[in-house]
Amino acid sequence: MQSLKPPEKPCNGFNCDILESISDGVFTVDDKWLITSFNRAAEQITGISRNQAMGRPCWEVFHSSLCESECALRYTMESGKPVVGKTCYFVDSRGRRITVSVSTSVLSNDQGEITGGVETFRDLSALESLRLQLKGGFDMGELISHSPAMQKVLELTPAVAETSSTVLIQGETGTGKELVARAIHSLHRGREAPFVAVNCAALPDTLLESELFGYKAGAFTGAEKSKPGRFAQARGGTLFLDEIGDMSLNMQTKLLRVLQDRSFEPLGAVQPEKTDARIIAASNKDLEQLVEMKAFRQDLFYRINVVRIDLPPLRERKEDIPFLVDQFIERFNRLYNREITGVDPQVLSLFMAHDWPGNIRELENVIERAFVLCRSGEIQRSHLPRELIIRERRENAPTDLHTTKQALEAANISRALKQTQNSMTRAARLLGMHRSTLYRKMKQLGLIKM
Ligand SMILES: Nc1ncnc2c1ncn2[C@@H]1O[C@H](COP(=O)(O)OP(=O)(O)OP(=O)(O)O)[C@@H](O)[C@H]1O
Repeated sequence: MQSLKPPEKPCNGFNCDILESISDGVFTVDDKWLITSFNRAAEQITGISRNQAMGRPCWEVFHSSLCESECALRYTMESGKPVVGKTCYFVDSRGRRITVSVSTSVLSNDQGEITGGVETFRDLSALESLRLQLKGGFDMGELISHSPAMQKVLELTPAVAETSSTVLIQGETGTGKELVARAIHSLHRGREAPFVAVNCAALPDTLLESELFGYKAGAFTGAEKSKPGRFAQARGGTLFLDEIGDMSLNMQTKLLRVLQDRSFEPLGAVQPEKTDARIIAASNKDLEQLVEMKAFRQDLFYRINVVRIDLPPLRERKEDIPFLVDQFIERFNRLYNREITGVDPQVLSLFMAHDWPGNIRELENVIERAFVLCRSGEIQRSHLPRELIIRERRENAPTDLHTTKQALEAANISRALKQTQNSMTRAARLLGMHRSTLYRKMKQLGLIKM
């Protein structure tokens, strides 16, 4: 069987230690565009492991804005001229858009023949986020919302990020708890340190304990080498404890001790180890109710409920649906290299009538599935899962006409603003209304804060 262990070095034949130590992403391709080396920074920036990247054509790995039209590396390999500091973006392993500055040059053999190319890329996201903060806004990554309830969350997040307080995020499944946790981490001064997520519901007690605290060699049969736990991995950064409401009372007691002492003991260790990781806990169950039912320790609840963020379910912020739909279509267009233009108005009204028990994740999945069936133009009803249409017929929600009309208006306005790079005057002209009418409508629809 083939070993899945990543290669120790990113390359052969030139100084790999240098390549590994620089903070810019670097990869090389051969004359057939196949990736022949991929350094550690490239792995970190793209979220793609060296193993996944090596031997694959670079455009498959990067999904870059330049790949199709004006690939910098192609230009360099064809002309022999380097490119320096060209800004573009690519899509990382989670489908997020990462802005980078790209430089390229050729690789040649002793005879001066071009044998491939090298591309270095610098992650500009932190810079972009700083620029946004200077402009008085804040970079919340993929997090978007126009509903008043979510606006409060979005406004609170940068303030929370400045502190190191423990945070509790509550909300139904798929409402974006992990996304908010990542946003807090990315705005925190410790953002260079890791964000480590653990799903407390996924593991039985003994495994969860060794996962969180790690173990020393010889701690139990089969523990040949020591393994650091998630607390150790998250040092200086953030430990995201997802589904904390599902943790057993026994594990809750152990976690409480760590939060009180800021130290933990790996299995088989003689000395406790210190931790300075910020804890963000999330739960889709109401922890206060669990406390009342004696299924969650009250003292632990007080420890983690220092700052509390409640994420509303999607059915309570349906005004966000058109924007989320636009965002997902944009993302999947980039990811799958397609040009889907939007959703049919009937589809949007169906979305507005649906209750979305799986929240934003469910909406995202529905759009991604539609991409399989819809090759171009707008997503139609026939591209939606049967269950959604059947449920709509069953519920036949007649009450939602008003909400649907509002959503359609909001979607049109958002599209016009996008087309005009947020110029209210030009968007109003495009929509055939006066600028002041557009402004009033945007206020009514909650697109502008009162
Ligand atoms: N406001 C938002 N804007 C855009 N995408 C979002 C938003 N909120 C959530 N998503 C997307 O929805 C999906 C689910 O989000 P996330 O995993 O953060 O939810 P969760 O509440 O942590 O879910 P679970 O409780 O099941 O772990 C993700 O793919 C995320 O990118």
